[in-house]
Amino acid sequence: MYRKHQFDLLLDTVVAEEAVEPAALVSSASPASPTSFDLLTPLPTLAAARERIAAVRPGAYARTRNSLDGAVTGLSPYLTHGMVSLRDVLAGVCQRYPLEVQHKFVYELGWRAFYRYVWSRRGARIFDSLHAGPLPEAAYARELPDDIRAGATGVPVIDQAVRTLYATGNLHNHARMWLASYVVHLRKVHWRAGADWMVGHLLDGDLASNHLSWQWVAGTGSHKPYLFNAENVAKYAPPQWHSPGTALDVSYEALGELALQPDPVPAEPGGRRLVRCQEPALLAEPPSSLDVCAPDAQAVAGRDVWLVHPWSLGELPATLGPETVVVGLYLSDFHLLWPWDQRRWRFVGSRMRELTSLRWHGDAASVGRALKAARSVRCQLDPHLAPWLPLWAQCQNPPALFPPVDKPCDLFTQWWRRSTQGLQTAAQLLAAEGRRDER
Ligand SMILES: Cc1cc2nc3c(=O)[nH]c(=O)nc-3n(C[C@H](O)[C@H](O)[C@H](O)COP(=O)(O)OP(=O)(O)OC[C@H]3O[C@@H](n4cnc5c(N)ncnc54)[C@H](O)[C@@H]3O)c2cc1C
Repeated sequence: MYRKHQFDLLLDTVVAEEAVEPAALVSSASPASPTSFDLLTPLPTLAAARERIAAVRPGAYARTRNSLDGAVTGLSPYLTHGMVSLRDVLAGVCQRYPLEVQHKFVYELGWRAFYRYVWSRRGARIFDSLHAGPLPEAAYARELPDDIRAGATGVPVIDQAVRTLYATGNLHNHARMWLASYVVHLRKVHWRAGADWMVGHLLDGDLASNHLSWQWVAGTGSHKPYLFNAENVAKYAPPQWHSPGTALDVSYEALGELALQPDPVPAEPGGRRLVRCQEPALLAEPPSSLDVCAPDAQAVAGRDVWLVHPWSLGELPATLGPETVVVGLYLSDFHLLWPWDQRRWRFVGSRMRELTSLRWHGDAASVGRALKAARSVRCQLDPHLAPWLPLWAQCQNPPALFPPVDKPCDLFTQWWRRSTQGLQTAAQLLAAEGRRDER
């Protein structure tokens, strides 16, 4: 059951029917200590990431992770930006807890690796439905309705989720599932419209985990659509989220029928009276405070270069020579397609500054021209920049946790069986030979 915790401070403020800037909500809700495990304002430092690893309690995680106040780790922004790897996380946890490989915590880490596996196999096809869902594609609208965007549907669980997303850049997994399910199955909006909207607002926005999770909820990447009702919300969320008397206050049988009928549920009459919240702007360019310049051949001419990008913000390799120039890169070709909100630019920018002496923002052509002047260029690979990085740099794969699975697995359960075959403990997984990159 739900226990009162820091989210309540935020949510008590959110339900007040006043136009409030989301950012103000965060600061008023955040505890003073910068080292507390505040899911609302993760600090962009390796120390903060390590503190979170040290705070993981796998037993409590397994028991409570579905609850909005459950013992989840808050590690996803650090994992997404390569500040720590799945291997670092599990190794850190295993120092204190000898886990079975089938432990819920290891299993959940597996979901991230699985989605990366699907991305590596399917490439850009993950942005289209992997297979048919409950209704033909044409039954779903391509635009997210205005009342959902404004957190003013009149369905408390949805409005709280949207407002929390805007105010914090974070959303508990269960809340992401509720929001996605409502958008797709009740309002009949195509999963792709929802996924594209949500990913820009998340601090941990990851194209594989996000878009494939939306497909999982939609039923285009899983056996069946994910549905939930008001009773489920009452079990796992604080009172402000409870949604009695709304379209969700029905049986699972009725929800199953709703998912199969093409008409969207009508907007809640109460929604029209709600004050709409402001969606944070998404920016395709780094804010000027991040101190970037255009790619510059002179700065790297004849030098060895290590490129740092937003998905490789971990420690620099110990093997870099003292003469190596460390260049930060924001690639406009990517960000024009996938803009971020201010909070994410600040999070990434702060760590990028710590690692680099020089930061470029430019398009692929200008980056390529400038890097031609370098003696050598190396970097860590990440699928978000996979179309570009190998054109300029010798790319290294980040450390993987799960062993490679070469056979096609459409379902997580198949992939999980194959990647943990013959293993009993998480320590054996960490020691497994023949690893390859799972990203
Ligand atoms: C609609 C939707 C969109 C999502 N978008 C993203 C996204 O953009 N980026 C992202 O990292 N995750 C995404 N997820 C997965 C999941 O919600 C987040 O990874 C999780 O909420 C992050 O919080 P945490 O670090 O406290 O997770 P914990 O529960 O503490 O889990 C630890 C780590 O395991 C991994 N993990 C756990 N559950 C999942 C899961 N269901 N799928 C994938 N990995 C998982 C994550 O790397 C997470 O950081 C999405 C899920 C849904 C339903």
